[in-house]
Amino acid sequence: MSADTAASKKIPGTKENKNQERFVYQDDEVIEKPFNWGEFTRLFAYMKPYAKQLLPIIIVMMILGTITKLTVPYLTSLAIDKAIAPAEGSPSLRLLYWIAGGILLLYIIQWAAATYRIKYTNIIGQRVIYDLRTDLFKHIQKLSFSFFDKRPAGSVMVRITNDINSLQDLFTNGVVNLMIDCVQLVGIMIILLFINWKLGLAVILTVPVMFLISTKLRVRIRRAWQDVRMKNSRINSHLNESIQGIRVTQAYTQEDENMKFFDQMNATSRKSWNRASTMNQAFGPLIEITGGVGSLILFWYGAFLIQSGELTIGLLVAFANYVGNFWDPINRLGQMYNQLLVAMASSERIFEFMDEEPGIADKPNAVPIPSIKGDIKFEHIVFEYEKGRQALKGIDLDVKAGQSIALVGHTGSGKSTIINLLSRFYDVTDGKLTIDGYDIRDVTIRSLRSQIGIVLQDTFIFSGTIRDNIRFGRLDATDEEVEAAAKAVNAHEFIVKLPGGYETEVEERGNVLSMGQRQLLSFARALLADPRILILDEATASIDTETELKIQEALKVLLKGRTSFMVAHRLSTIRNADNIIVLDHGEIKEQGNHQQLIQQKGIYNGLIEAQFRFL
Ligand SMILES: Nc1ncnc2c1ncn2[C@@H]1O[C@H](COP(=O)(O)OP(=O)(O)OP(=O)(O)O)[C@@H](O)[C@H]1O
Repeated sequence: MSADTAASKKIPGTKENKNQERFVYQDDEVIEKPFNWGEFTRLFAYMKPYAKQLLPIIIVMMILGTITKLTVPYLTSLAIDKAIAPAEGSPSLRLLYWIAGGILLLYIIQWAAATYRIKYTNIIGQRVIYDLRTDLFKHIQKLSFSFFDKRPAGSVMVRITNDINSLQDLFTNGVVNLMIDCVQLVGIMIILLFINWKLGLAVILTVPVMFLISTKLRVRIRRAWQDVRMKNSRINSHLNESIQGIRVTQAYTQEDENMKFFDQMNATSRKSWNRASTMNQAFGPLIEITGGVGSLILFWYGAFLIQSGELTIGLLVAFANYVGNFWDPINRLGQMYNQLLVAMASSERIFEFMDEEPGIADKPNAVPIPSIKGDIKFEHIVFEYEKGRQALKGIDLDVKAGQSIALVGHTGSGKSTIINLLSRFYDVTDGKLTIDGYDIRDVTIRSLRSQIGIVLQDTFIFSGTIRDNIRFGRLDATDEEVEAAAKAVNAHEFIVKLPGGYETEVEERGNVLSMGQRQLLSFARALLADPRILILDEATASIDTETELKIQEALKVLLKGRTSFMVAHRLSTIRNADNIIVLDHGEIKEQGNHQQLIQQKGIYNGLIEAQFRFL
């Protein structure tokens, strides 16, 4: 059977289907939700700190702008009825000049008011966006590992970038335009009724029809935009994953498969956008048609009123002008409503993250742990990442200050889990973990983590200089201290050979550095922090003997005088450990030093023999 037929029939287990499964993303949001007033007020509360200071100026400018705008048609009617074609007497050019001058002045005032209004609304808008972005980022930084376990990095990024940006327009233009439009609408209605209440009423009666149309459409439009956002979020997640995994994709020549999947997502996003946009487009013309009907009523009934002597031509022109200014705000209010719906969809997603409680947080009565000595006790610790699946099944371990512990065992046996619990990236499901007698759940996270140094398998290098990356261990370290740390772990030698030495710029994830170099750099970072407890998830990468030796020497320096936990893969590292813990399916099966365990001829001996077999 050809691949095509297999794919089209969707036979489980085919290459095509396997790939599809690889890219299944969780739906990132709930589409159907009622308009949430609570969230709406919460969003607008962000304006509060600036509203008191800036809103009065904006409102004054807005009222000034509206008054001047609404006075122009009235002056025009005066020009027609009093200066150009007066009912009694002869036309007055002088009066016409005065009126024209007045209109010019009004336009200048209107322009000045608009300039200041826009300036101040921009200030409010930008500050609100700044605060929202800061709050969200601050909160996301606090969230625990379990939160990130469940979400693709792309979808987290989308909320900080796209969702916040989509609120930008609402705060910079939307809110104030909404106020202006409302004021203008009410103002025009009053003027229309004042000029001629019968004609005014006839025109105003079309307004409910317009709102009816907009309410009918609004639910569908809202859903359509939410759908667009969801599809975009999926694309971003996939994009993020694809870029991060580009090397693997290319190595396995999966570009075409990946492209096919991306294409599908892209097409769905395009369709979804088209649907939403078509609905949006339909909104404007519908309003215009209703507006047209309104104008018909105006001229038909207006002409009738002129004939019966109840209205002058000038006032009908003014009326037509006002009515022209009437549909605009209604139309904009419709658009504004859409903008609001999009913004609400974004704010729903933003607040969903902000309301996410950090799984790991300080207890209300948490105390800072005093300077750590390094005695660590695991008391019958059970841990589940997911309910019902025990990754650790009752670990008891007593570690004395200064001891070095090597964790060994098959893949998935629970080694990384132990070190994750020690740094309190997760809380134990059952049992107790104490450091110097303190249950780590009772102390502040900051005081705990600041005394624990962690070198993870994925030695993350941030974009910046080599010096910055080492200094990440302790931000107030001097240049000399940074270099001393690098020298102590044998990193200095390769750093000075780099084109810019310590000032060499490394990119995100440190792709310009080799695995061994990255590891030495992270050792220097950990040494600079001078932690009492050191956790090391050793990289399994095979490196040359020279680097291996360098790493061993670096480790000796690093471990000296500290309690250390190492997920160890290299025999040399394991052999020197004070206590080797052999894990199997989340349980400690053997422990002791290298000699003792070899003599036991158990799992450890098997692991070591297996390693030798490969040499
Ligand atoms: N974030 C996670 N969510 C759910 N389950 C997890 C998570 N991390 C690990 N596990 C599961 O917990 C068990 C122990 O994993 P752990 O990472 O501690 O193993 P390990 O001994 O460090 O393996 P390796 O040597 O491959 O790194 C495994 O069954 C694994 O599938």
